Amino acid sequence: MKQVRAKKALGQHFLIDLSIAQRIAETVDEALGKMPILEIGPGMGVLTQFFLDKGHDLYAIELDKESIEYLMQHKPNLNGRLYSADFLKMDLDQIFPNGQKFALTGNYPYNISSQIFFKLLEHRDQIPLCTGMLQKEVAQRLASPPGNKDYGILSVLLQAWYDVEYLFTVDENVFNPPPKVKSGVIRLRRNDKTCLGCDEKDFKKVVKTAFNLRRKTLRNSLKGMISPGKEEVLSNEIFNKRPEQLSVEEFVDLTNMIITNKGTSK
Ligand SMILES: C[S@@+](CC[C@H](N)C(=O)[O-])C[C@H]1O[C@@H](n2cnc3c(N)ncnc32)[C@H](O)[C@@H]1O
Repeated sequence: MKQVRAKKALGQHFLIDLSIAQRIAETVDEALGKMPILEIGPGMGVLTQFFLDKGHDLYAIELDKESIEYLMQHKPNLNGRLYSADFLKMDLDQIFPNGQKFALTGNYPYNISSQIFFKLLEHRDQIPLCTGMLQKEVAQRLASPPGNKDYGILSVLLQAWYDVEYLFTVDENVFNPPPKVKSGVIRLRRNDKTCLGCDEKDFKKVVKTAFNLRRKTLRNSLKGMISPGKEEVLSNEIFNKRPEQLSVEEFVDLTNMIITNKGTSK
């Protein structure tokens, strides 16, 4: 069968450098134990082959029908474990029922990478390890510490539950067709947090509101969210800051301060 024709709308840039594919495949090895792996977007299976060669318990979800046909023909070991579906819409319980844990990986379709990471957050107690490649700037943003211009909504939300590492950069010329941007490989390990220390919905609302007005001080961006009767908290120094200056713990404190006025992250 001929090669799959790359479709821009599906973010298809196929890896052609086997040494890079091997390095990405190795990012999931550590501490995996017997945990199965779910690969998003196997395409023509260049990463997939490394996982299969290592004897990993591998599952894959691919949206492109042409890639599915290719994989069925060329990667028969995936039979029964290859899902022709949209990762964003797929009910992951169908593959991993009863909260079974798995690792997530892939050379992700860059056009939906933020949505993939929001879905990861929804399933965080089932996914202790997530690795993969995405647009370099996005990868840097997810791993960015506070105080950096890249630090944003997804950095805070992911770092609340995961330790995020930027591993290495990948050049455009190792793909066919080459993307217009460089790529970055990251690894996220679930931390041991079971409880955030504040209401999760309120936390997300505070983080999103603050970053949506990131040029303003927190006093200006968040004043509309202060619970009635709690307005005096606005004199706290933290409200002189801008959102990119706050650590996850400070966002937790801030949420407690303005919504419940507790001011501590227990
Ligand atoms: C950047 S390509 C990577 C392909 C292959 N893993 C490689 O490294 O050569 C992204 C892959 O994700 C697939 N894809 C795009 N959107 C998807 C979605 N919503 N769910 C599952 N797969 C998707 C594309 O069809 C494509 O095969």
